Amino acid sequence: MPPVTLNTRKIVILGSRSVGKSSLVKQFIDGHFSESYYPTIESTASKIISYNGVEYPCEIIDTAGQDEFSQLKSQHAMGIHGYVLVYSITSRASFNMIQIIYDKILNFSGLSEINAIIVGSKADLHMDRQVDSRDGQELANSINAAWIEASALQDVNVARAFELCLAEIEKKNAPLQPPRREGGCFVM
Ligand SMILES: Nc1nc2c(ncn2[C@@H]2O[C@H](COP(=O)(O)OP(=O)(O)OP(=O)(O)O)[C@@H](O)[C@H]2O)c(=O)[nH]1
Repeated sequence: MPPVTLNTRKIVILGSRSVGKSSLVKQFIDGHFSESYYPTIESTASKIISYNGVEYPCEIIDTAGQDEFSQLKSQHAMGIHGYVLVYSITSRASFNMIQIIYDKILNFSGLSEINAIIVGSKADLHMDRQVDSRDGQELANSINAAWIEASALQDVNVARAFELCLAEIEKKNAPLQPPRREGGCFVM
């Protein structure tokens, strides 16, 4: 049987400046971490991610840091399958930006909900923590998103964050149970 070709899943990573978005992508794609900070303009990487035993080609779009005044680009709001929304556990301001970014995506796309995971990054810096895990979890529940804390430095939960994002996409994409058949007709 010929292999099934799956459409590429587009994942965008958004968050405030310097929260560690590029570091998460770099660790996930190259298995590498750098202490240096180079502000991102935009870059795209590709990687196969598995969900339920199926391998999905994914395009991961790393973006420039957002603030409350930056405008969301249309290509980050339209035709996107899933979002990785990143704050740093050491920055309350970056956590507050998640709701702002989420609202911007809904406003721009016209959707009422998106497939997303909220990631509390720099989890190794627990001495400088400004955001409780409970707050992260509650925010995620309120927008029906997944949530995880991760460290690009220690490579903790980095792959898991992207896998959970794909899981959010595929869970919501999953076809409903096939319609029940009754007397030669399908009940829809
Ligand atoms: N301790 C620690 N530092 C991290 C971690 N992730 C990133 N950093 C550091 O945080 C700084 C910013 O990381 P970036 O990955 O460039 O952040 P960014 O969100 O892509 O930044 P912008 O491109 O400005 O949006 C760098 O100095 C990284 O080394 C982490 O998990 N732990």
